[in-house]
Parts: sequence; structure tokens; C-alpha cells
Amino acid sequence: MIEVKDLYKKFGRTVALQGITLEIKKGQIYGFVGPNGAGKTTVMSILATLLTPTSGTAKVGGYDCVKHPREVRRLIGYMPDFFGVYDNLTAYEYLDFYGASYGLSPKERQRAIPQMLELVQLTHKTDEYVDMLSRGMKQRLGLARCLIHDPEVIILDEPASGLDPRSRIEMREILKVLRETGKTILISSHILPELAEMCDTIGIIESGKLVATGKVEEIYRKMRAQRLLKIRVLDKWEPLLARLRSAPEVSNAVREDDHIIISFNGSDSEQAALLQTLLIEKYPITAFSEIEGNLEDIFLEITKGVGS
Ligand SMILES: Nc1ncnc2c1ncn2[C@@H]1O[C@H](COP(=O)(O)OP(=O)(O)OP(=O)(O)O)[C@@H](O)[C@H]1O
Repeated sequence: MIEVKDLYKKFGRTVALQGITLEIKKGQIYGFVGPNGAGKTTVMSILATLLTPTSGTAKVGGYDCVKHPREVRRLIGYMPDFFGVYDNLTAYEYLDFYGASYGLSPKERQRAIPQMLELVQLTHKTDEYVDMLSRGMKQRLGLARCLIHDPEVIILDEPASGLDPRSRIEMREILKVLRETGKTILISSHILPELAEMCDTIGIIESGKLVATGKVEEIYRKMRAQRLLKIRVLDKWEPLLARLRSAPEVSNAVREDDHIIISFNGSDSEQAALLQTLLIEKYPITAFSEIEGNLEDIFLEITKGVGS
């Protein structure tokens, strides 16, 4: 349903995309994860026909986003990460306006708008002015707006960004409902666990390159296979670093301020055995713990440098 091939985008001297290739099949929910400036918005804007690539191709439903923008626009609902002003419209009028601009007849709009408001749990705000809605509600209304013409493909750029935890959960619940409708969805976020729950495939983008892609379970397996441990000692820093680097399960060990971070590829029992050995060898260890962090941070740590 979405086909992106060798996509490059330059803004002056900034290279935003460096050869992105990905395919999203009909009905798939694809999560795009990456830090700020990685290129997520650029890919989505190209798919939404708002930007043209420097080279490479992007297609939606077989239509080229540059050559057939009208056809592509009919197929997609795009929710940007930033919304404009609302000019004193009520929630209903706002959706009515966008419905009309998508070519829906008054009758179709009368039917679709209450359905959309119900989907995004804003029925009780039908006649409320949009400017008066909370940020989470505005975001949900934005989602309703991009769904008003019943698109086959939904492109959501950080739909939960800037929302408080409760609003994030509400947004996630709505997206789960959408998933059940069989639509093809491309959704971006900084936070992998947030996407992992609802996506079947994840692409990790860094510096304009896709550094990892696969089923959520595969990505998690890769992450579980390598964890980051934080070790603090009173002294003997250098011998400990050398000792850690010689351990077979340790792929990397670096000193950062008052602790050492190691990339560890072993099991829980191997982790326990390492700690035991270090204590037997009389390293004055004061802390030995796994960095919980969010999984995306750990993944980006693992893939660090791959995209640059
Ligand atoms: N209109 C533009 N003009 C110049 N540079 C741009 C423009 N749009 C994006 N960029 C640059 O392209 C790169 C990719 O930006 P993009 O917005 O696609 O990243 P992102 O992954 O969506 O990040 P964020 O999570 O912050 O939205 C960045 O270096 C950004 O500064």
C-alpha cells in the first residue's frame, strides 16, 4: 500500500533523508521511531504530497506521490504534528469544513461527523469552540479531521506528542479501535514502547537512514539480547574496564562520569555470575544495575553510529 524506494531529501545543505526504502502492506500498522530531526516528518510529508523528494520514489496505493498527488490525497488521511488556528469554529463546524473540502456532500457530512466525533470521544463537545478544547481534545479532533473522508491509509505524525499521560492513553485507545478497521497506518513517535503495543512492524530511523526494521517481536528480541548495565566502583577503574572488556558477554565497556556502562549480551544468570566474579576478584563495586530507560533509548544506543 505504501512503497518508498531509495528516498533522498535535501534542504539546502541539510541532508534530511539518505536513501530510505520501506514497504507497508495493506492493513499493516507501521511504527516509525526515531529521535528529533531523524527524518520522520520529512518521509510523512512526502507521502502526504506536501514535499517532493530530491530523488527516489514514494507511492501510495500504486500512485506516485509526485506524479499523481490528487489520487494519493484521496487515499490518505494525514495528521501533521502541528495544527493551525481554528478561527472560531465549533468542533462540528471544523469537521464540516474539512469534510466539504474533501468533497463530501452535506448529507455525507451529516452522517460522518457524528460518527467521527464519537470515535474520538468528543460527542459531548460537538458545539464547543475548538479553541476552548484541551490539547488532548484538539489532537483527537485533528485525528477525526484526517479520517473524515474515510481514507484507506492513515499517516499520523506523533499523534501523542505534548499530551499528558492520561491523554496519551486515550489517544492510544482510539488508535487501537482504528487498527481493527483494517486500515493501513503509518505512525511516528519518539517512544518505541508506545508504538510497540499497537504496531505490527517498526522502522527505526536515525539521521535520515532506516537503521533497523522488522516485526515488533524481532526488534524486542534484539534489544533483549543486548542490555546496558551500569556499574559503579570506589576505585580500580582502569583494571575493571579492562576486566569487563575481556568478558565474553561484554561487547562494549565505557566510563561515563562516575560509572561504567557495559553492553551485555548474556542471560540473567550470566549477569549474576559476572557480578559474583567481580566481587570475588575484589573490585570495590558499589552499584551494579540494568539501565531500564525506555527501550527506544537502548535501541538507539545499540544502533548508535549506524546511521551516520
Ligand atoms: N523545511 C525545512 N528546511 C530545512 N531543513 C529542514 C526542513 N524540514 C526539515 N528539515 C531538516 O531535516 C531533518 C529531518 O527533519 P524531520 O522534521 O523530518 O525530522 P523528524 O524525525 O520528524 O523530527 P521531529 O521528531 O523533531 O519532528 C532535520 O535536520 C531538519 O532540521
